[in-house]
Amino acid sequence: MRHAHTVEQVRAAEAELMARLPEGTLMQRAAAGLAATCARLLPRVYGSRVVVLAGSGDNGGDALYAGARLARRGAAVSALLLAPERVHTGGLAALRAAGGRVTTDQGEFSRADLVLDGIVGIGGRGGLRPEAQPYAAAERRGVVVAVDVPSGVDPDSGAVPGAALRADVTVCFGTYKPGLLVDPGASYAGIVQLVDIGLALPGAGVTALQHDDLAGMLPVPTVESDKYRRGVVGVAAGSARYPGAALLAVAGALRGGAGAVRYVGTAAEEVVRRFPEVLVTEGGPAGAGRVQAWVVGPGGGDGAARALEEALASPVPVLVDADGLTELARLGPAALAGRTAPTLLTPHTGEAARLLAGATAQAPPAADELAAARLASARRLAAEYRATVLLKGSTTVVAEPTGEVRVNPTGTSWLATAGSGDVLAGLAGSLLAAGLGTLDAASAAAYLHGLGGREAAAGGGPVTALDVAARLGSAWRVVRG
Ligand SMILES: NC(=O)C1=CN([C@@H]2O[C@H](COP(=O)(O)OP(=O)(O)OC[C@H]3O[C@@H](n4cnc5c(N)ncnc54)[C@H](OP(=O)(O)O)[C@@H]3O)[C@@H](O)[C@H]2O)[C@@H](O)CC1
Ligand SMILES: Nc1ncnc2c1ncn2[C@@H]1O[C@H](COP(=O)(O)OP(=O)(O)O)[C@@H](O)[C@H]1O
Ligand SMILES: [K+]
Repeated sequence: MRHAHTVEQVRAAEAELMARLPEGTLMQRAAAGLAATCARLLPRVYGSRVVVLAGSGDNGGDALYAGARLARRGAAVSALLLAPERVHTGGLAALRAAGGRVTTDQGEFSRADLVLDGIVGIGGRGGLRPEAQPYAAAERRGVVVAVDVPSGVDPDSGAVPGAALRADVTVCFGTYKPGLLVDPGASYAGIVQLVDIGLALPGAGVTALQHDDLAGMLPVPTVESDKYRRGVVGVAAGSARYPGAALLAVAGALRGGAGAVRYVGTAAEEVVRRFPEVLVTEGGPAGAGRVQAWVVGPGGGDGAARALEEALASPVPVLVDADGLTELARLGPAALAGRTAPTLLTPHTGEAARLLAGATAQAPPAADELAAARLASARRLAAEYRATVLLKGSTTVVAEPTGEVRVNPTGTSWLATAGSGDVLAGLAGSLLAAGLGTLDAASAAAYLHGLGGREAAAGGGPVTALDVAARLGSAWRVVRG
């Protein structure tokens, strides 16, 4: 599990630790880790051209001290100072003492084998300032290593309010920052490496699962298992207009670990023809047999309102997607007030905007504003509806009403293909039926779906939603090692 902490949490832990250590210890720990990573990235340190972009704060100090360490190993290190009169004096003195120099030739940025971005770190606000902006657009031949955070990325939210410096590698200190895990910020961070500097941190509000976490979370049948004990997932999806959504949601549900899939709706005939292993009933959830979780809404069309009402009236977990969400937005959060079992909402940003409009008297933010502030949007929705919310898109995030968030580290933009959300809904619903809680089911489903998408798109080709579904079994095997 990767844990990410806010700037406020990092500052508090830093103050507590600094009070017990000689001055400068943390910066030296940070610089040592940073220089070690840079040395690994260079074919050889001796003779390499390294440029340090140094801003006015401690982020610049880290970069200058790391530059000094590389200079001592024979690199030709020069520093471009963004605010010469406020540069970190200790860092600059160390660089000079090691044989490094200050330059004003911005062309050195483009010619460097390695650039250290120490313009601004967790003290940064707003995008890059004018004096730093040319570097965001400049050509580069070497690798760019961001110090703690790519400059211009908001560390807490991942928002990129103006220009930002795109890194190949980010070396962060003490903990991950949410902005390194959430797009658009994550797309500027490249590969993220953590350097332990000894901070004692509180519980993280934002986490990201890794393979090992999934391996411990996914339901695996035992000798005592039978199909009912493994869980039955009910899928109320598809309509005369959108029969395909039923097939895609069922395709996902069949790969989610439940022992059986029960389909209800107008596409029963198509479903059973394609997937003979599925139990089918026409009608709605109320008339179907027992299930341990419902998926309601994909391609539901006019039937979505009734399916939603009947599913919400049941005492089992319910996942609401697509047309079910449109209907829920019309009803507002009151529709979930009487529920005794958890509810999981899986909107894309357009549906999230509709849900917010249904929850508050204020005008909702536009879908692109929601996407730019994904963490805050998902948390707000979860709080308004008192439900777990999986907000889809580039960096899918799962938020609980408590504010706890899981960020999904897998996925590919090739997943932006019609119907892939239906597969995700079926998969997550199946994990719910198998007994996972809403947070685990949603984040595990997003993880597997993202891996399946990547595998289907391997080599960089287009994928269909059914291709993604077909790769889910292999995604299970990958995470279970
Ligand atoms: N936490 C830890 O445990 C440890 C932290 N460490 C390191 O310290 C870093 C934090 O250092 P920090 O607090 O000095 O802030 P930092 O990021 O250098 O920026 C503040 C300066 O930038 C300026 N500025 C602001 N916005 C800007 C912008 N958009 N564009 C340009 N400039 C901008 C602002 O100036 P002003 O707004 O006054 O003009 C101010 O002078 C942290 O990221 C890590 O690298 C490690 O050494 C080890 C332990
Ligand atoms: N730019 C992107 N990068 C990564 N994943 C994306 C991107 N855009 C969409 N996705 C993923 O693709 C899927 C699309 O789901 P959705 O919008 O519900 O489509 P549909 O309704 O056609 O099934 C979601 O899993 C979403 O997270
Ligand atoms: K930086």
